[in-house]
Amino acid sequence: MAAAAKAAVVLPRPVTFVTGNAKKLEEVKAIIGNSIPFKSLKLDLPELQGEPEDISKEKARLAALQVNGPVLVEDTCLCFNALKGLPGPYIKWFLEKLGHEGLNNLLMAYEDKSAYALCAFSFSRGPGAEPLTFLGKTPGKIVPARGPTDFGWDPVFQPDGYDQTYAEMEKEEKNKISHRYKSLALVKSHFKEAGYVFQTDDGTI
Ligand SMILES: O=c1nc[nH]c2c1ncn2[C@H]1C[C@H](O)[C@@H](COP(=O)(O)OP(=O)(O)OP(=O)(O)O)O1
Ligand SMILES: [Mg+2]
Repeated sequence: MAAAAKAAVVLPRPVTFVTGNAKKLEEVKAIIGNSIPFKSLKLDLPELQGEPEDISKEKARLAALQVNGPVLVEDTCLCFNALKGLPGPYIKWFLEKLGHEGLNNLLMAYEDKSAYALCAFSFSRGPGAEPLTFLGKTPGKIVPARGPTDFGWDPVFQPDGYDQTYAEMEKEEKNKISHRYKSLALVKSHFKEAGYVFQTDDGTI
């Protein structure tokens, strides 16, 4: 007997990806392609302190209130194993204050230069809905900066199995192995599984 078809979950608005970071948006567009139709909103949301998953969920709660509809957000961490996962979610401020060289210097006293990039996407169906979180992790090591400096800490992160830093890699190559790619793969399967249908702003599906 054929399994009963899963009912579609109709959401009254399109999904909006909320971020203040244009480079993230570029990658998300390239990775999602047309598998999930989405809009974007440039907004730098305030961020809670704490565990990556909780920071991401709280961002989704705030974003859903702002947008008054379904939202996707993500929080990205760069975690140094010698420092027990720090800077982690605070990488933005560490990078801003210390630069690429300073990030390397943080590990000067340690032999272990291993690190991992972690992306936590959260999806909320709308204001008041409990967000779902999807984690993607790519292991690597911290190296002296190499490659273009147009996206964050890309020049100092060399993923395991590669001779190039994220910054030196072709975009398509990074987008095949990145923390963001892995997290979005889980988002995509969740959307497929849940059978969400998003109404457009004019009410059509
Ligand atoms: O793939 C990446 N490769 C290199 N650097 C990256 C990447 N992804 C995020 N980054 C940087 C941006 C920010 O300095 C920090 C994450 O902080 P995070 O709060 O998630 O990003 P954000 O504040 O720039 O944008 P948003 O408005 O989405 O929170 O790491
Ligand atoms: Mg942020």
